[in-house]
Amino acid sequence: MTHLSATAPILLEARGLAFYRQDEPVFGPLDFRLREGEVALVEGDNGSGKTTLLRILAGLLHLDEGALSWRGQPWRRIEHLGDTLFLGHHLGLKGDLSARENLAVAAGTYGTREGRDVAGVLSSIGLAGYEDEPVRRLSAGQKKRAALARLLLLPATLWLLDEPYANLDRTGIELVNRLLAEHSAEGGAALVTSHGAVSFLGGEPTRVRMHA
Ligand SMILES: Nc1ncnc2c1ncn2[C@@H]1O[C@H](COP(=O)(O)OP(=O)(O)OP(=O)(O)O)[C@@H](O)[C@H]1O
Repeated sequence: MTHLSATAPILLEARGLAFYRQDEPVFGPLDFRLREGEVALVEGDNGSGKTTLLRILAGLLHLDEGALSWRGQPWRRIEHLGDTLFLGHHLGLKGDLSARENLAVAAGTYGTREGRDVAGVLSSIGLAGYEDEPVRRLSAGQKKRAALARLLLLPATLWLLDEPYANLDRTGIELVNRLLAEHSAEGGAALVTSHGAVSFLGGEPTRVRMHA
């Protein structure tokens, strides 16, 4: 990442992370560091545990083994609810609510970035004219954009993006890349999975490999 410095402060550090299902290892032990401004690609075969890792970091699954620290302090999920933003295969949108209403609920829970508001974010994400449509009536790509709008609106530092390019057209892909670049420039960080070609950094991304 162009804005990343090797001396940028470490945001998240994982040591010896491991996860099991019915006593069978899913992944681990896994070690990585993520610095302010760093965007990392999480790599691994189908079923290697990429989504599981992001869900653990989002606080949706319990970590079986290992330690996580946030800015050098032990990570306690409850203290970091607003620091991370997870965008998964399920977009976390209520279908009967509009994009505007969905975003307003999220903003009510987590607050907003300075200078950002729901209307402005929806416009810049390409949903002008669709703000008040129930989300279930939006196309797959429009739904994805409605979910991505949370990245613009909410103040989270660490983005956990599971297949953020899926269902997006070329301009949507460029949009994700722009969001990542802006987030990085502001000192934010991201862990990203992608089955497609990734071109988000214009250079070699940091890689977190599920298997050594
Ligand atoms: N809800 C679940 N219940 C039981 N096993 C699960 C569940 N979700 C995932 N798994 C298993 O956990 C393992 C890791 O799954 P995960 O979705 O994290 O992999 P992934 O690397 O993201 O895969 P993909 O590249 O296919 O998206 C797989 O073996 C999968 O079958």
